[in-house]
Amino acid sequence: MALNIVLFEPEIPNNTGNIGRLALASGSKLHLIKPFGFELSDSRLKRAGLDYWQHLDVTIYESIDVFFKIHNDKTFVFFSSHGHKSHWEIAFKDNLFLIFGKESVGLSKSLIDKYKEQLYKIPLYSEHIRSLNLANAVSIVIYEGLRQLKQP
Ligand SMILES: C[S@@+](CC[C@H](N)C(=O)[O-])C[C@H]1O[C@@H](n2cnc3c(N)ncnc32)[C@H](O)[C@@H]1O
Repeated sequence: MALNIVLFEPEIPNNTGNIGRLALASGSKLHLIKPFGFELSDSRLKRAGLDYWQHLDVTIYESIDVFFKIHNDKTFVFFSSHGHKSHWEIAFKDNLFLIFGKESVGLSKSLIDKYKEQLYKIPLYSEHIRSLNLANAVSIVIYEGLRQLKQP
């Protein structure tokens, strides 16, 4: 049983490093879609991912188009603070692809428009907060998935 964490054009190396660590800890696969806002050799990515990076199941894609071409038969869910359904409504299943947007502007408008029926939000309870940190958002979703899939 594995879930797939997909980062669309990640910009901040510390976030991707932390999410890499989380992917390994949760038994998830990591998919990174270019362009990135950093080099994969960035020491900040390594530091945040600690020594675990080499154990990670990670795939890198040159573009979102390449990603969809390869995974055209998969089931996707998307995450945005603009979603209308809560992440608690997702029926997680093995090999589900969980797609998160970039730190500055999130998912592209074209993705949001095309996949609005599969767009979920993590509820926020303050009018002063517009969104969560990317790595925090991935953590919340992935452990809800593991809870539903009854991982020991
Ligand atoms: C820092 S946020 C992007 C902020 C951007 N201004 C926006 O409104 O989408 C980076 C990514 O984290 C995820 N995220 C952050 N907060 C979220 C929330 N409350 N619900 C769902 N996803 C969230 C989304 O995938 C988002 O694209």
